[in-house]
Amino acid sequence: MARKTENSGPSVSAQEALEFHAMGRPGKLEVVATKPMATQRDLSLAYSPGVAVPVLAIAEDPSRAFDYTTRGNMVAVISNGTAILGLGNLGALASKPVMEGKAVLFKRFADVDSIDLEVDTEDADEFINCVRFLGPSFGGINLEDIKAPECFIIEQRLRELMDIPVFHDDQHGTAIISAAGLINALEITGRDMKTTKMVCNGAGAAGIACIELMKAMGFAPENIILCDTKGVVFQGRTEGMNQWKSAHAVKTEARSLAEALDGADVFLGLSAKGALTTAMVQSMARNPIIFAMANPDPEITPEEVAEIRTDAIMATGRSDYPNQVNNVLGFPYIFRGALDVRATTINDDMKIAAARALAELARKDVPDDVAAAYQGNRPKFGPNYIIPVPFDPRLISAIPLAVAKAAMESGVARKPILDLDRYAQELSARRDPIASTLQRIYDRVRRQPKRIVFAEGEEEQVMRAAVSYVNQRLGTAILLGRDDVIKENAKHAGIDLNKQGIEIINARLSRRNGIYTDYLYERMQRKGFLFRDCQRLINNDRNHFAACMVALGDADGIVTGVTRNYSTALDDIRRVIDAKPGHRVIGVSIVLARGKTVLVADTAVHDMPNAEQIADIAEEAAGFARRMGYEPRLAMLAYSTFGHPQGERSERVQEAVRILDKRRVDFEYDGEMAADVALNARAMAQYPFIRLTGPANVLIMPAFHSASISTKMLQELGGSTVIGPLLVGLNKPVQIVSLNAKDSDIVNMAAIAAYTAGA
Ligand SMILES: NC(=O)C1=CN([C@@H]2O[C@H](COP(=O)(O)OP(=O)(O)OC[C@H]3O[C@@H](n4cnc5c(N)ncnc54)[C@H](OP(=O)(O)O)[C@@H]3O)[C@@H](O)[C@H]2O)C=CC1
Ligand SMILES: CC(=O)C(=O)O
Ligand SMILES: [Mg+2]
Repeated sequence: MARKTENSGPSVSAQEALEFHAMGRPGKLEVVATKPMATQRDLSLAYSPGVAVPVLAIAEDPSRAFDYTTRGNMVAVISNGTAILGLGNLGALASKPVMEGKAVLFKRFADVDSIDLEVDTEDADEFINCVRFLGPSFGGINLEDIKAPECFIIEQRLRELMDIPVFHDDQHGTAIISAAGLINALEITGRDMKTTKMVCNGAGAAGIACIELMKAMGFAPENIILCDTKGVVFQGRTEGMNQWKSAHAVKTEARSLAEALDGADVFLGLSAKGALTTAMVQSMARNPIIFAMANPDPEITPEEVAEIRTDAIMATGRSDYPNQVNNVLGFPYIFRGALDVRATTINDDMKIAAARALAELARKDVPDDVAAAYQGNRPKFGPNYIIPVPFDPRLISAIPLAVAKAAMESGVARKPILDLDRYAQELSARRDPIASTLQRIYDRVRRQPKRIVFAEGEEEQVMRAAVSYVNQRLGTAILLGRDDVIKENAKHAGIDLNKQGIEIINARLSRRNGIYTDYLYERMQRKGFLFRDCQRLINNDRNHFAACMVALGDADGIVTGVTRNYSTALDDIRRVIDAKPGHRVIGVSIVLARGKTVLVADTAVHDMPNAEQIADIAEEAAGFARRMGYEPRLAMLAYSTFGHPQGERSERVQEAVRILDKRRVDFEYDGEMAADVALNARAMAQYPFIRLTGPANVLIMPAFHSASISTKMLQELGGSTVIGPLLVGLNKPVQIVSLNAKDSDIVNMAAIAAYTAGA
């Protein structure tokens, strides 16, 4: 039975949530130019006089706006804040964090550009008048968190007035996802849609839209009973009615939710916390289907249901139980498909296609790379897995494809897609692989939590990282430092360290101090170290102490580097921990740039590697890429490409390629080549003999300086995110962050250390 498990999603504190939103640039969005704006010529093209040319072209043929502006990939998330999540009417401004959140989810999950617009009026006509004129700016309008019944009027009217998709997420997103879950729950319990008896509690935006879609899919109208705060919506009822409720009023003797549920097959909860009682659940039919979707607290908890019945299929709107029915599974992908065919609307056919595609996905066997996206074990279609999770990487190719096809077949696609196989491939390429990679890392660590030593435990950002590590249920965080200093610093910074899972260890007072000193002395006595030197290092140097903890099994991994430069920290660690037998220690940086992810090596250890060492670095980096879930395609980089121009530095790389040839390694590699040839398919096409099957995803640098300079420039100038360098090849998991790293960087590195600590 579905229970909240230790695999449940991360819980966050109020303080963390505020800090997350405040850190760096406040909020969650920024605008990035897609064209260079550097020279006079750029300005002349982007702005006056050049800009006049596309203006005239669009004036002559409006469809050219899709060629020359952002319109075709831009969705507005628009709210007036009258029904923010389950928090109620808190106004337009207060809704902004949610709307920014939806906008970034569009980008994250489906590469749809999106901006939030908060419209400060509760008057439906004013709202409509504001939005109706925004059509030229956007490819679609996602209405969000607008209360019923105004939301029905607003959406209906805007759909009539605008020639782009207008979609109220809380209505249709919710309906599509719950329909998908329901299709599967019916299948598992052997029910037929036409005869299934359903009760929907909640007759607002979500409830009404859900039952409308269910009826469009084949549920018999007379088998669906709608309830609200006044009980059953029956024919003839006058109290608390409106035309949308009346449309679903049925002839029935039942007057209360309890009466309606007697013998019912399905409960759809889109109402409020606690609306469903165990007595009502008890009265339902065999194998009842219970979707308690109120947020943040469901109508009944899975634990409460489990107390009284073992035959129920249970879903909630939350991420911390199995079967999460949440509209994030829908809106990014539905708009992706609609935009890609320039649909004029999102119609019922498209919604049903999305629901069916989602339902089908949950029935398919989960391949290895997908299994990693799931918390807990590989999910198998059944009562606890009726719907995919938001991080399922298959969603991006399955759902938009189904939506685009349905749009074409129902005649609302202005730009049909001719080659659907190719479209499916393009969709997969839109997914942000590193976000999935980090998610996979976090998910696995949550299943196998680890003890990580945070060596610089007195630093504020390290303490924050430790708290976050524990809060995210990644394991135990050990802060090294003086107890009183840590507590004082934490108090000063307002950090609560009184949590299960946070330990403070003072090296000098530790009972293991003598054992670690002996261990270090054993290793260093023939390298010019006296016993007292080792004693001093263990007492005073947290890297040495932390490394001994890990070397002797008292912790699983280390994260350090906030207060000391990289090479010093690495030297400290290397006195205690060796390379894995047969491996070479290298640094790999993960660079995320505009939807592409590339690994770069060696960004930390070898200053000027010889050919043999470059070949070793390539092997080490390829192995790491595989462990991270990528099939490696290595480019051995130089300033030259296949012999031109000639030079000593390039010869070393050519030699490294020959060494890899001799070693008969089992991954794709080629070189020497320049970075543009490695990354740009068109530049690569000039070398038809090249052995890479596509642009490289692992770049092997000829030397440390080029590796370091290029990754840092990418980070500072190119707007790329660079994670690392990650230390690869050590016998124990150690990660060194950069000086003054932020708490979020430290947590990522701690998670990576925990991940590489293995099963
Ligand atoms: N899981 C998901 O993805 C989503 C979940 N939801 C959840 O659905 C719920 C409703 O949202 P939404 O439709 O936008 O809100 P609305 O304000 O539009 O509608 C709320 C409806 O719920 C009814 N209601 C409230 N409390 C009770 C109760 N105790 N018993 C019976 N009926 C009740 C109201 O009745 P009356 O008409 O009599 O006032 C109204 O019909 C919220 O909890 C929300 O979190 C919403 C969208 C997505
Ligand atoms: C999920 C969502 O959109 C809501 O709760 O309003
Ligand atoms: Mg919403």
